[in-house]
Amino acid sequence: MMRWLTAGESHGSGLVGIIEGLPAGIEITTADIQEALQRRRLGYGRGARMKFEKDEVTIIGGVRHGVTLGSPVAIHIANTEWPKWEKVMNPDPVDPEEIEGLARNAKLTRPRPGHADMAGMQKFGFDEARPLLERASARETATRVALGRVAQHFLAQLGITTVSHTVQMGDVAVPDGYEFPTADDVEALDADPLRCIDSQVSAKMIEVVDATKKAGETLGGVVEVLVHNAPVGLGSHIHWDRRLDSKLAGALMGIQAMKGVEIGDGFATATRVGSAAHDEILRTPEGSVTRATHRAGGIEAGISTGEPIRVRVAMKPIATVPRALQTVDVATGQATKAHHQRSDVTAVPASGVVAEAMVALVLAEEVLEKFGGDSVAETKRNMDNYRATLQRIPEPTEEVISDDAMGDPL
Ligand SMILES: Cc1cc2nc3c(=O)[nH]c(=O)nc-3n(C[C@H](O)[C@H](O)[C@H](O)COP(=O)(O)O)c2cc1C
Ligand SMILES: C=C(O[C@@H]1CC(C(=O)O)=C[C@@H](OP(=O)(O)O)[C@H]1O)C(=O)O
Repeated sequence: MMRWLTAGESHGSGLVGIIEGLPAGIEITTADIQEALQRRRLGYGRGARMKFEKDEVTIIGGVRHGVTLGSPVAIHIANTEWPKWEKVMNPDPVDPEEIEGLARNAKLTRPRPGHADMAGMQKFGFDEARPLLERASARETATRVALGRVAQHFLAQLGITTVSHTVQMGDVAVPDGYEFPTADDVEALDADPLRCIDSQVSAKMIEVVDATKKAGETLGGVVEVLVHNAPVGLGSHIHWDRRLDSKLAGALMGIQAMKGVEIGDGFATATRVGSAAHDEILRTPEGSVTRATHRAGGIEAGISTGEPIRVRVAMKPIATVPRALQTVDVATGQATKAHHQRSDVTAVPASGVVAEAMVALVLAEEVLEKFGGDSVAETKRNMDNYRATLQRIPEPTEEVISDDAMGDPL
């Protein structure tokens, strides 16, 4: 069993992630994780904080000389903004006089629609939003990306790769029919401000982000994650909570601001007739199975089919809208505008990197569930052996089989 946890507040001293149950032998360094975090900070439309704050990574345990030991991997990411927040967010009691009058200590009593402020205050019994937004903040996704990078390296050592890209920003979308990006496209995608495979669409997306910012508005969009070379047989139909699609949907919906998940063609398949919705099965000359199309997103009955796994997740617009929304001041009861200091206009490109990490974490867990292994070499041996012994489709026979043979039993 593989499991992982994160802790830490947005303006706390730092974030911590622990992943347990990964095998020994995964190649990973501090620089690798730093690089993964850098990818998450990029993307057109992010706010001021991304420019001045740095992610300072320390691997606390589980790795020696660039290789995992099989023990829990613990990663600390320091918030370099901490000195500014040290008093306001101190875990220990502070002298109230020390923080009195500090703007960042002001009580946030004007909850933002769309963030954790209102429901959180009511649920946890706080009289202002600070204690809620600190943990609801997507700053926490830095930890997921750090842990996800370890999972990605594990998968990559098994030949399984993940890639993400932006397919929609507001109402600007990449037209259907594009070639699925692969690991070879990651560098080019990361170099694009929108993480979009189509430079013309990317330019249009930039225009829409600029116009949105000018209007004091915020924007959502859709990102897609692809997994290449995953073996057939991850996940299972036998129970709802073993289905790969269910696990991926849960993991993606677990990212802040995500409001919808599609597996493969998702909602579009609901508008099609059956013959235009499924992926017809073909025999390759080598006797393995392939598909005529990729509509199902590489998953049938909760089981990976061996085709590329493709999932999408839709992000709502950022809740901290500069042209602030209507709310009530919970201290005075008066109708007012929600609090706003700074925020991202959109974080869709960064969310692709987070979604990729979540998918990698789910896939790593599924690989270990199926193939086990205390070392990467053992997992690989088990997986290679399974792949080699997968049922072959025999050479087509000359025998004529009537269609009736496929019908219902009499
Ligand atoms: C990468 C990323 C960056 C985000 N940046 C902001 C932001 O700057 N301001 C904001 O109000 N919400 C931002 N959000 C969204 C909030 O974290 C999210 O709306 C909030 O946690 C409420 O959760 P919910 O949207 O899932 O209901 C961001 C989300 C992600 C994934
Ligand atoms: C700090 C990060 O994202 C933050 C996520 C976030 C939110 O409400 O989710 C709000 C913003 O923080 P602040 O309110 O301090 O400006 C973002 O900058 C990050 O991704 O590292």
